[in-house]
Amino acid sequence: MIRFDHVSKTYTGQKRPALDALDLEIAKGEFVFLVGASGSGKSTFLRMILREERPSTGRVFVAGKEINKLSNWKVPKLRRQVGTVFQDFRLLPNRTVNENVAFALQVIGKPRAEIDKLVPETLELVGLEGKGDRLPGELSGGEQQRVAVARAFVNRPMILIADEPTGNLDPATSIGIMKLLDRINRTDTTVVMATHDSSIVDQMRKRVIELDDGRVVRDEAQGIYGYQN
Ligand SMILES: Nc1ncnc2c1ncn2[C@@H]1O[C@H](COP(=O)(O)OP(=O)(O)OP(=O)(O)O)[C@@H](O)[C@H]1O
Repeated sequence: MIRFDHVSKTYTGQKRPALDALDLEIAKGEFVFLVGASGSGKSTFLRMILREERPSTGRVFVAGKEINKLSNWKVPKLRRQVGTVFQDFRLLPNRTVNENVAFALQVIGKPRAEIDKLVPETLELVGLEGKGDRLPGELSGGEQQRVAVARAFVNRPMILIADEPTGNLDPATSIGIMKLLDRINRTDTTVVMATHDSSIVDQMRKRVIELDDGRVVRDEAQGIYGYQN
């Protein structure tokens, strides 16, 4: 589903590469934790899957396509297939929960009838039934993150990328979000999550890829966090 073929990335003005000859393959339906020190390249890796960054050298494949060869007009279609969740939720503060989730479908031109069916269905999946009319500010942090997950998943993407999704949440709330991501993963959605949350990684026992200075230094099935902050 995702393949990095000797990918290096050096940002303009930087001496050291953010990714250094990275070779990595993630199969359809896998759940992968990306761990490593701050600055080890995790976010750069995730941004490359969305073609928000391009490799300096090497090739990135997503769903069988070499995405750096995609013409610009095809990039939105790629991004529709990759849902994203971030530490800071990134909801529209003046829109209700329903509107935040519906918006993801409106921008891709889904018909109203389909939106009216998918939004409540997805809110129920994330445990927010009955809260569709609230504004994000009227929800707890954990609930806001559930809205963000609903928005990322409402379109049933092939891949879900999560960059520190539990970074702003307490441990109990974090576990709820992880159960949700696990449930989404079981629908055969590939999940790639960058995190510093050692207890979550240790509890879930999924594949763990550790980056250090843009290189893979560990790749374990059912791994643990291992990296010492
Ligand atoms: N837009 C940018 N311009 C220049 N350098 C950048 C840019 N983005 C990241 N970098 C550099 O690339 C390296 C990798 O950064 P990246 O954000 O991918 O790391 P990370 O593992 O996600 O870190 P964190 O855990 O703090 O989020 C760092 O040295 C960083 O300073």
